[in-house]
This record gives sequence, structure tokens and C-alpha cells, in this order.
Amino acid sequence: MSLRASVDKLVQLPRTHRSAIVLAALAIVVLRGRLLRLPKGIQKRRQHAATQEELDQAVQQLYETAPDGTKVLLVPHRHQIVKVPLKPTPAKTLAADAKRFPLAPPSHKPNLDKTFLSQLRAILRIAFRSWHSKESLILFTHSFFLVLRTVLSVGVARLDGRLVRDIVSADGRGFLKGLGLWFALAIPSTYTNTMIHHLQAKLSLRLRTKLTRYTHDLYLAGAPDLRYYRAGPEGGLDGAAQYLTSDIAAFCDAFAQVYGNVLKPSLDLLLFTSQLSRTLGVRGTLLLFLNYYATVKVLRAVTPAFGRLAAVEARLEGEYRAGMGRVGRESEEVAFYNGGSREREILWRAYNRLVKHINSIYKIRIAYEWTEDYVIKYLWSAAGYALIAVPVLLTRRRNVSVQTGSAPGERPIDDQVANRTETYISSRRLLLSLADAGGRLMYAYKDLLELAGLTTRLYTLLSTLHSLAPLPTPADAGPVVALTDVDVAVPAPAGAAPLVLVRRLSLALRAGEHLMVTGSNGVGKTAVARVLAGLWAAQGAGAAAVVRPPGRTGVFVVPQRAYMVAGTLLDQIIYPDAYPDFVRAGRTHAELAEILAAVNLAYLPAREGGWGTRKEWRDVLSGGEKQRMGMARVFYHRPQFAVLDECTSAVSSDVEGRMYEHAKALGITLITISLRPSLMKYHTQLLTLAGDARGSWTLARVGTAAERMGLDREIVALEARLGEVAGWERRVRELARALAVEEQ
Ligand SMILES: Nc1ncnc2c1ncn2[C@@H]1O[C@H](COP(=O)(O)OP(=O)(O)OP(=O)(O)O)[C@@H](O)[C@H]1O
Repeated sequence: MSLRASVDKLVQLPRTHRSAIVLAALAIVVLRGRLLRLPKGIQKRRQHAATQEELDQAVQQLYETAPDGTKVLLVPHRHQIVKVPLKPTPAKTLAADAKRFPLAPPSHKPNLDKTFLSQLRAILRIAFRSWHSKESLILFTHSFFLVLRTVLSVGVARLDGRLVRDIVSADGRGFLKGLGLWFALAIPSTYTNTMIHHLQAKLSLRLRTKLTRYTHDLYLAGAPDLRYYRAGPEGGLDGAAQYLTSDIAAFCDAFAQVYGNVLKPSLDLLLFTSQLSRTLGVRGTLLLFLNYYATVKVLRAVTPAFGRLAAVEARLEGEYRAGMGRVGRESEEVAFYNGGSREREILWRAYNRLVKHINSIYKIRIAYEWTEDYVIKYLWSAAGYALIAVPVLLTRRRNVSVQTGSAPGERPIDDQVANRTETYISSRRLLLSLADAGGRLMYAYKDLLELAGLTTRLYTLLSTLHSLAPLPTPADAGPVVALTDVDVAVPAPAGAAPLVLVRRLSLALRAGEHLMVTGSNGVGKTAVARVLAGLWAAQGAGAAAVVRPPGRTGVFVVPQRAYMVAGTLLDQIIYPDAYPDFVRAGRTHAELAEILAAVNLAYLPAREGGWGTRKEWRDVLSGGEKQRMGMARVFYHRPQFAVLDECTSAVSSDVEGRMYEHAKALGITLITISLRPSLMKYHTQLLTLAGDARGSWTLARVGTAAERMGLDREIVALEARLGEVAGWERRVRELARALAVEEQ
């Protein structure tokens, strides 16, 4: 068949078929290149497969810095190094977004209301930054295929009717032509279905990536935001991990699904209703709308609060996971106490709460799904039969071939029965599709409620993170750490009264003035370190009177519990720097070896198999080794001031002494929190916290009052002993005499 003949045939087709085929062909031509292209990673692999050495290097290297400052993450993936540029969300954008996330009142329950819409809009503005972003493009393409699918469905319904008509009227040629068209139409129809599923999954994944990156930027922000540290105590956000992982994924899945589930059946309803109304007439169309109205009324009445149920389920899931995570993290401590059965009870309780809730959802669903099935399948089918009968019974004398869209020039059909059969088959198919669309729209109502629950969860996360105002930045006055009239208090959520541990604390340290902070347990020694490090905002009259040199080269804190980062042995020493920082700073392995020697860990690289060895260091190193690694970090970063919070409690005193001397030799001023009097000799000032209700404290110079008192006491003791010397000499003479008499 020539091209011209094909075009002629196409022109002769009914309008619906023509537009469906043209749209489908257009879609395939436009999108074929984009959608069927191999993923970039696979294309590159064909060009060049990375060697094992290159892959190892990429794992160590972690990222590259592009000329414009963007960090490009190196991800080894199937013998290839995939480069992922990471552009952090600009601070200006975060500040602008904060206005869109006011805290929701605690009494808010997820539902399909104005609050849901405004919360969803705020979240979607993060996911769809502009209409030409990749996410928007996927959404448009997805919408296009959804519309195309509806158009093609109408074409299929009409063709179905035509095929049966040709069979009934024994029109062989017409039947064969119809069958050819049927196969032709099947190509775009099946392709469209596949693309709808593919694009829905792709949309969900893109949204997840976008929201995950955004929340990571927000949550893991450094000083002065430190939201990962403050979200719990100050923001009241429990189980942030569940929000950041499962809830974001569930929200994106639910959104992508709801979008397709609402848009497509809505389009179907519109288009099918308009098509059917041509056959059904005014009375039939009115009946159809009455049917919709009755369905919505009945289902709304029986629909439970799926949104709230979904939100509670996500919270309980988070509690159960957090419990499991705790056992994994603290497994050794649990094992020492042989606390497995106790932990099992705790986990069982969390799991039972979750399962009970899920079970109650299943029970609630029985009544809902039963009603839904009854209404959608049976009520709609009955209405369908009644509606189909309308044109057949009431418009018996009308020439229905005009309504079915027969093209002029087509062979005239005399047989009224054949025409009526065509109308019946087409209408029945459209009605079945309509019932299906109605069903899906009702299911989508339930999905929408669940989306409302997940939206509330995600909104809670984002609004809590945005509500945490940055911590005040301490003033920089050179190499000085000073507090003036500062109250040290446990941070409390907005509105709650803070618990003050130390009142009106004043101290000033210049380089070389080493401070020791002491006092019994729980008096607030670490709390003072938190204020000095900028983790807690200073309170009281001197809230703004904190002075310290900025950054980790200003004040570096080694906490009480040793922390080991995921990575190589080298990463443990340079933390929080990463390998590229190490290379950029021109530091060397020889330097690291010297540092390890200073903390008595020189044997580690040889024992563990080199600097690049990756292990679970938390389990591999002993308690004392981990503490010495903490000191190695201080020697690597060489800060002006180092706050050592009982970070050498498990280190033997000789090594501890050597590390203190080494730190002082490097010019690091020490602020030590300790209960060990033996450490006092390395310091020039002593801050003692009383731990009374008034939050009192004393600051003394070691080597003046305190030291003098100690010397005085020693002199008195020695003089007392010297007074006894004459008595001891007399006794020695007596004993010597007695021995001489015995020998004679
Ligand atoms: N995030 C917090 N929320 C509530 N209370 C807290 C918080 N952090 C510390 N506290 C309380 O503040 C008090 C002081 O804690 P801090 O850790 O400063 O004690 P410490 O003097 O360092 O004790 P230790 O010698 O045992 O380490 C304690 O009673 C503790 O329970």
C-alpha cells in the first residue's frame, strides 16, 4: 500500500480513531528517543569499564570538586564510576521556604481539607521547583500518557462495537478491516499502559531523591543550625530516622499513585460520560449523574479516617524500628547484661502495638470495602443495564448509525439489529470502563486520605526543622574563650521553662591558660562544654556574651563517648574531614603515623592492614583505643582550644600524661572535664561546679590559693615527722646497745 493510500485510509476513519492514532504516533515519535534510550550509566559502561584499582580509589576519594565549587560524588556502580553532582540547597532558598512551613497546631488531624492542600502545596513546591525541571517534565509526560490512554479506550470501545456489528451483519471485508485496525490500535494502547506504570515509578523516585536531598540539607546542616542535634530536644521530633527514610518514600509513592489514580479516572469519567450521553440522551445522562451522586454520598458516609490511621501506623512503625536499631547499636552492652529476653519483651510490645493497629485498620476496611464493592460493581452494573436499555427501548425508531459515527461514504447498513448491537456493545464497554473509572476514583479517595496522613508526617518533619532558629554565633576576639554572666541551662521546647544547671558563670581563658572543670556527676560539666562548643545557646543576662574563636580550628571538642565514623582507618583520624580535604591540605601518611605514635597507636596501620582498611571500627577498637583515637583527632586538627570531656577515662595514666604534654607542646590550650585529681597538674585554672539548687560555682587559679593550701598541709605534716626524728635516733642507739650485749 502506498503512503498516499495509507493517508487516504486514515482520513476516512472515524474522528475518534483518527485522533487516537495520530496522538499515539506523535507520542511514540517524540518520546521514543528519550524513553527508550539506555540509562547513562550503562551507555558509559559500554565505552569504558573501570578497573578494580579505579573503583577502590573512587571509594576512598568520595567526591571531586568541580571548578564552580559543586561537589561531585563518585559512586561505584557495576564496574563504572557514576558521577553525581551534589548542589546543596542555597541558604536563601531554605530561608524563603521556612515561611511556607509554619508549625501546625498539635490538635491537627489529617483530613481532606484546606490544611491538607496548603501542606501538600508547600511540599510540592520543593519537589517541583520550576515547570521545566526534570520532575515537571516527567509529570507532563505522565499526564500526556494518561490522557492518551483515555482517548485510546474510547477508540477501542467504538472499534469493539464495530467488529460485533460486522459479525452480526456478516460483513467479511468490514470485519477484516476492523480486525486490522484492532491490532494497529493495540500497539499504542499497550505501549501507553507500560509507559504509565514506568513514569509513575520514575516520578516517585525523582520526588524521593529531591525531597531526600532537601531534607538532608536541612537536617544535617552544620553550626549554627545543627538541626540533627536539636530536632529531638528542642523540636520535640521523635524518631527522625523514620520520617527521613520510610515516610518520604511512602509519601512519594502515594503521591505518584494518587496523581494517576485521580487524573485518569476523572478524565475517563468526563470523556466516557460525554461519549455515552450522545447515545443515552438527556434522560440517560441525568440518571448517570444521579448514580454518581448516590455513590459519592454512600461511600463518604462509610469511609473511615484513613489519613489519621496511616499517620499512626507510620509512627508505630518508626517506634518499632527505633527499638530494633537500639539493640543493634548497643548489642555488646546488652550481651554483657545478657539482656536479650528483656529487649525481646520491649520489642514485642512495640511490634504488638503496631500489629494491633494494622489489624484494626483491616477490620475497619471490611465494612468499607464491602460497601464499595457492592456500590461499584453491582449498583453501577444495574444502573448500566438500565441506561443501555434507554436508547434501545425509547429511541427504537431512530437511525442509530449516525450516533455511532459511521463515516460518510461507508457501505450503508440496512440491518437495524446489527446497528443496535453495535450501540449496545460500544455502550456496554464504555459503561464497564466507566464503572471501572468510578471504582478507581473511589479507591483514590481512600488513597487521598492516606496521602493526607503521610503529608502531615512529612510536613511535621519539615516544619519542625524549619522552626529551629539558628543558634547565636559567639563573638570572635582572637585566641580567647570567655563567658560573662552566662546561665547554662538544658534547652527546652518553645514555651517550656529551661532547667538551669549553672548560674551567672564567668570565665576568660587566653592561649596557654588551661582550665579543668570538675564537680560531681550530673552537675553540668558537659553542659558547660556544650555552651562553649555552641551546641546549646547560652542563657540569662550574658546570653550574648560568649566569646570563642570560630570553627573546628578554634574550639575542638572530644566527647565522653568515643565516636567512630563509617570509613577507613585514615578517616577515623581526620574526622570530620574527608579524604579530599586531607589531600587538599597537603597532609601526609607520615604525619598521621607520627600522630598515632603520640597516642600509642602506632601499631594500628600494620595490625589492621593499612590506612585504607574499612571496618566497623566501633567494634574493632577497644574502649581505650577509641579514646586515644579521639586525642589523635585533636593532634591532627591542632585547634587553638580543645575541650576534653572525660575522653581519657579509659586510658592508662602514663599514656594520658604523655598525651597531655604533647597537646601542650603543640600549643593547644586545654579545657578538661574530669573527676581525676591527677590531671590537675596540667592546668592553670580550676572551675568547680557545686551542683546545688542555686547553680553555684568557684573558679580558682591552680598554683595559687589551692596549691598553697596543699603545700602548707604538706609542710605541717613533714615538720611533725621531723619532730619525731630525735626519738627515733634515741631508739636506734638503744637497739644497737642491746645487740652489742647479746654478742658478748
Ligand atoms: N538533653 C537533655 N535533656 C534533659 N536533661 C539533660 C539533657 N542533657 C543533660 N541533661 C541533664 O543535665 C544535667 C547535667 O548533665 P551533664 O551531662 O552536663 O552532667 P555532667 O556534670 O557532665 O555529669 P557526668 O560527670 O556524669 O558526665 C544532668 O542532670 C542531665 O540529666
